Parts: sequence; structure tokens; C-alpha cells
Amino acid sequence: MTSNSSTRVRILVHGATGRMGQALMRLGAQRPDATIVAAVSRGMPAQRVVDGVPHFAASELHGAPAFDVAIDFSLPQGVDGVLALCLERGAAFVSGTTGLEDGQRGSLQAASERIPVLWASNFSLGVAVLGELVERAAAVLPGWDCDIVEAHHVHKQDAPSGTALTLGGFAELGGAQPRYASLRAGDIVGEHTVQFATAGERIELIHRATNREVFAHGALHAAVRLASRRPGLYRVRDVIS
Ligand SMILES: NC(=O)C1=CN([C@@H]2O[C@H](COP(=O)(O)OP(=O)(O)OC[C@H]3O[C@@H](n4cnc5c(N)ncnc54)[C@H](OP(=O)(O)O)[C@@H]3O)[C@@H](O)[C@H]2O)C=CC1
Ligand SMILES: O=C(O)C1=N[C@H](C(=O)O)C[C@H](O)C1
Repeated sequence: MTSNSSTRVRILVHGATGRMGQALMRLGAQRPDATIVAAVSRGMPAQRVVDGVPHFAASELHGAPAFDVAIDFSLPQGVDGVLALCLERGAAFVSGTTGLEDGQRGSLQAASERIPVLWASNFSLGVAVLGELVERAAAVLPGWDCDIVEAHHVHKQDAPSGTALTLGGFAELGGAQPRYASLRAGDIVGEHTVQFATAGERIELIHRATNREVFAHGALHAAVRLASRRPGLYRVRDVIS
């Protein structure tokens, strides 16, 4: 690891031209503890250098300068390439890309033996707390129906959302067997409702993200923390504080 507390952490943003990538570029430029040294997208943007940051197409990833940690918010087909680059360079890897194949989850696990790796379906603090509430509710409401309903913008490609599946995992830990429903409409940033229902009553636990900055802040914070960690597989709660 090449960074320490007296230097700025060097970040490569993968998926930089996307909705999340643009939020990361904007917020990353404002951090006193980090510098975005490279931006990568599938194709090339109109300008090769934007606000002082060099941009690279995915096909020229290996030309990227030295970095300490990559933050990836792309699509499943883009993840393998940037993970391989992190392994080559000994850099940490933070990813929020959802819809990964089981084999890709296995690759993250294998990579974590050599570099610090953090993948999370949702980088907001609220969803981290919601997971714990869902597990507790499922545990104390045996036999109640558990339904997870998620709503997102029309451009989202995967369903159910990664967050819905993660919340479903918490419900299962509490003993429930969740069902899933997905809605794609307008520009909804991300909403998740976990409903527990039985005859005559129901409980709804709801998280609404109203902008992407909550995710971008969480990912940047995680990246700065992860850059100085030992190899391993980390969760958001491991780098909160
Ligand atoms: N974990 C979390 O907290 C959150 C996760 N997400 C997830 O992040 C991901 C991105 O979401 P969003 O920003 O809305 O998506 P966008 O479609 O807006 O952006 C995708 C970005 O990835 C790039 N990209 C696509 N394919 C490749 C590839 N093969 N190689 C390299 N780069 C590629 C695109 O480049 P180009 O423009 O050139 O096509 C673009 O820059 C999704 O999986 C989404 O579910 C989203 C929000 C929060
Ligand atoms: O694609 C999105 O936009 C989001 N994806 C994540 C998911 O699949 O859970 C997180 C957030 O809800 C926004």
C-alpha cells in the first residue's frame, strides 16, 4: 500500500461518466484527503482531460497512472477488468456495482486474499441500519409475510435491486422468507420498503434515497479508509467511523 495518513489517497473512478460516477467525480474533487487521479468509462468522453483528471476508455485501462484504490460503479461486464487491474497494481477495490454473477462474487472473495476489497449493494448509512432492523423484525414476527418492494429510475438494468437482495438476506437471517417486487419509473433514485404483514396488521420499514450523494459520500469514505487496510473482504460497517 502506497498511501499513509499524511498523503492524499489516489483514487481511480471506474464508471466515471455514469450517474454515480459523476457524483463521485464532483464530491471526490472536494475532499482534502483524496485525489482522483484517473477516470474510466466504457467509451471515451468528448474531452480526454476533464477538470484536470485524465480519462481512459475501458480498453486502455492499463495506461492508467498509479493509484491506491479504485471505486467502481459500472455494470457487471465492466467489473472483471478493473478488479484485475487492482490485483496487478496491489491497489484496494471498492465496488457498488449490482447484478454481479455468482462467479464474480467468488472473484471478489479470491481477490481479497491479496488486496483489500469492499463490495456493497448500498453505501448509505440508512440502509446499513435498515438491515439490522429487518433482521430484528423478522426474528420477532415468525409466520408473518415478508415482502420487499423496491423502486428505481427507468434506466436501472438489474431487478430486484442489489439492496433488496441484501435486505432479503437480513430477513432470512431473522427466519423470514421474503418475496420481491420491483418498480421502474421516472427518475426515482432508490426506494426500498420491507413489509411484514399478518391478519389485521402490518409493519412497513422504508428507506428513501433522494440523491446519489449519499452513496458517493459513503463510497469515497470507504475508499479512503480501505486504502491503508490489510488485504481482506470488508463491509461498510467495518469502515464507518
Ligand atoms: N452500491 C450503491 O450504493 C449503488 C450502486 N449503484 C449501482 O452502480 C452501478 C452504476 O449505476 P449508474 O451510475 O446509475 O449507471 P450508469 O449507466 O449511469 O453508468 C455506468 C457507467 O459505467 C460505465 N461502463 C459500463 N460498462 C462498462 C464496461 N464494460 N467497462 C467500463 N465501464 C463501463 C459507463 O460508461 P459509458 O458511459 O461509456 O457507457 C458509465 O460510466 C449499477 O450497478 C447500480 O446498480 C448505483 C447507485 C448506488
Ligand atoms: O441503480 C441504482 O440507481 C441503485 N442501485 C443500488 C441497488 O441496486 O440496490 C443502490 C441504490 O438503490 C441505487
